Amino acid sequence: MTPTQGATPAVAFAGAAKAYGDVRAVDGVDLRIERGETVALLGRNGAGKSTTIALLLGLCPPDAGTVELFGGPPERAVHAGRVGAMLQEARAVPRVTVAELVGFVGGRYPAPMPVGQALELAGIAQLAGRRVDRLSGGQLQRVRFALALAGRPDLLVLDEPTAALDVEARHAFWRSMRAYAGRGSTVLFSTHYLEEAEAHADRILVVDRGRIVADGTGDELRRAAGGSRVSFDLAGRPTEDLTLLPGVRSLEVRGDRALLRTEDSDATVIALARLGAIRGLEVAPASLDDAFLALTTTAPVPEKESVR
Ligand SMILES: Nc1ncnc2c1ncn2[C@@H]1O[C@H](COP(=O)(O)OP(=O)(O)OP(=O)(O)O)[C@@H](O)[C@H]1O
Repeated sequence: MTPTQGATPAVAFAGAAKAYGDVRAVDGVDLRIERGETVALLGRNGAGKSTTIALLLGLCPPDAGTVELFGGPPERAVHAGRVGAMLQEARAVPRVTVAELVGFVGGRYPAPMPVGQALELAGIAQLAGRRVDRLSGGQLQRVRFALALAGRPDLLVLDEPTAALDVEARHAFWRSMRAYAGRGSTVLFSTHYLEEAEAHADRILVVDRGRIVADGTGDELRRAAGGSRVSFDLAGRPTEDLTLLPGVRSLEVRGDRALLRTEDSDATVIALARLGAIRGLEVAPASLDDAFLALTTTAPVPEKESVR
């Protein structure tokens, strides 16, 4: 769906900030998401994605700056039933069935989706009569998706939606998400996975230490991070001088192969040719991983694993 530029944006942050003690979870974020856009928030554990989403949903007020949904306070949009959210923390309700729960939640919205349709879209039609408290983690995750869809929201917010899903369920999930986005809704999802962000969003916001450090398509991020990869066979050659070649930003040695990340592949290749170091030479654009690493801080975030 083509985003509607010019109209009041679906999401607008201006200098929004939120700290927990000394931790600046969201550190002065300016952000505008147009209606109809599908946007990924991509970052490592602890980068600030969930806090950004909490501000966006009005679950906590910003310490500074403003957050608006559809031109007003988030609470207004949420109360008007314009927002559906799938959050990481959500407990199963005892005894009710999947269809009952989805019907109940949908019934609180002004124009809900028929229950069968929400279940169909979330890929759980076969679970309609099952008790919610007896589902597996992956099934429950899909019930949460159905709940987020139930009110037919203008803005769908998904915090790490595929975290508990196996490969097949992930594919089915993304197909459903795209089908919903294709109807004109705005979708914001957070993820650790570069491939998911690139494959399923029109636009990727890279979050690092509470800030948005890059904003664009996968290709734009690669270009913003700059550069290419030049690799060749060392054939026993020493490597000390390679980082001094023009354009070279970093060197990695894998077995007998050198991998140079360079800002100017032409200059690097010419210099390598002068050194006679062109055996098995390959030049490739920087990967999205390279871009992510170049755009974000490399200091490990405590406790959890880093981005893939
Ligand atoms: N309620 C809280 N109290 C204290 N610190 C918090 C709280 N919530 C978040 N933080 C801290 O704020 C920072 C940002 O956390 P946030 O959960 O927003 O990151 P995230 O990108 O969503 O991470 P993850 O991918 O692990 O969910 C982290 O350093 C986190 O420890």
